Amino acid sequence: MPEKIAVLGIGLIGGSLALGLKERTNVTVIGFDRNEQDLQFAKAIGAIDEGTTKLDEAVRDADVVIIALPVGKIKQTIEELNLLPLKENCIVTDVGSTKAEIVRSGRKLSGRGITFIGGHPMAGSHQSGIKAARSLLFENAYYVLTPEPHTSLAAVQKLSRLLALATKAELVIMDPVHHDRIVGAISHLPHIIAAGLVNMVGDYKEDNEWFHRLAAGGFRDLTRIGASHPIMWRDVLLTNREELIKLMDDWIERMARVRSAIMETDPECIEHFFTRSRAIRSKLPDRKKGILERRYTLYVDVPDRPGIIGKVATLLGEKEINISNLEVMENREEIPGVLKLTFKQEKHYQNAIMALREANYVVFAEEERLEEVSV
Ligand SMILES: NC(=O)c1ccc[n+]([C@@H]2O[C@H](COP(=O)([O-])OP(=O)(O)OC[C@H]3O[C@@H](n4cnc5c(N)ncnc54)[C@H](O)[C@@H]3O)[C@@H](O)[C@H]2O)c1
Ligand SMILES: O=C(O)C(=O)C[C@]1(C(=O)O)C=C[C@@H](O)C=C1
Repeated sequence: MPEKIAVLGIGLIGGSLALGLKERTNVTVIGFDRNEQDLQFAKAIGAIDEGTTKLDEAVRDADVVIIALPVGKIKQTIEELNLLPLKENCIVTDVGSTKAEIVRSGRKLSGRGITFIGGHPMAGSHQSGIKAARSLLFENAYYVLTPEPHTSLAAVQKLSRLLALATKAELVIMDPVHHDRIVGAISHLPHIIAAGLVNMVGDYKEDNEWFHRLAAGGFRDLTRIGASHPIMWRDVLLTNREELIKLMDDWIERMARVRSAIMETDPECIEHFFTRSRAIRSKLPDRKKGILERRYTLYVDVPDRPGIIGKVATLLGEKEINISNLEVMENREEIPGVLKLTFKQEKHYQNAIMALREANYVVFAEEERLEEVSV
């Protein structure tokens, strides 16, 4: 087991890894960041043993170096590491959201006897910074490693073991180019679509603020990631250009087909579009506890009066119906309030619908769905 780990970039991902390392292994963690306050905060919460703003100090004698900086900084940091006296047999890895370009630049390190293994934990958030870090962020998520064919098996095993222990994630090995194609489709393109839609509606809202006021579950669910960090996503897009151009061409073509179906009033084509999507989406493999859980949601119209939340909660509590989450949807004058209730168990959800309808509440039930839950 390595003894000293340097984590470069103590933000959301670096901070979460550092917390996991400190919580579940016996290693010493040295944090490197340009932001001294974040380093102090990381030390105060026990994510790192020491923090420094000097790269050479951070990596001195480190057995493993984890680069958790924005993608645009990773290649530059590899160049800088190449000029520093790293410990013999040191393993350098990164957490960048794109892999092919980074793995190519990691070859420089491998040339001098250091092992570089690209990495990407497949969990995260639209939030950033150490304050959003959590030791269980990666629990049950996939953590991709992209070693090259010549990489020592012992080094891959050593790193996998360390990361599995620290993150409770499931380690998988993948070719970096494959990684970029797949992650381009399931992560990078969705971020472009979300941001594009937010910007479009943002423009419409300039003339009419109802475009924002009426935004309900559909818009909010689809665009949560539209609030992600601009620098991170700038770098991600610019380091996966080829795959993204192909994906966007395909996307534009598919949207053009939907447009034609609407234009030509083709109900069968439109229905097929949604039928297929529904079937595929409902078979998306279940993410395990801590990332995505099965949830049952219903919405209750409530008069906007004090104590109403307590009243609904008591009504359900008396019938031993467990609510997993209760949220007041945006509530404005002259619009009745809406409570969003979430249940983990179908039985409780069904009983809640009955109980609320019996008590004359207007209830809108939503189908069972997978919902992101915080861990
Ligand atoms: N956010 C996600 O959902 C997610 C998920 C998986 C992987 N990643 C990858 O993780 C990496 C980090 O992302 P994050 O979300 O943790 O970002 P973040 O902004 O939360 O953290 C980045 C940290 O790096 C520091 N930093 C930035 N430039 C620096 C520099 N020049 N010198 C020293 N420190 C510097 C910042 O101060 C910050 O603490 C990125 O490469 C990203 O692609 C992100
Ligand atoms: O949950 C989110 O907010 C994320 O954007 C996480 C997400 C993703 O797209 O799924 C984002 C970038 C990563 O590199 C890995 C995971």
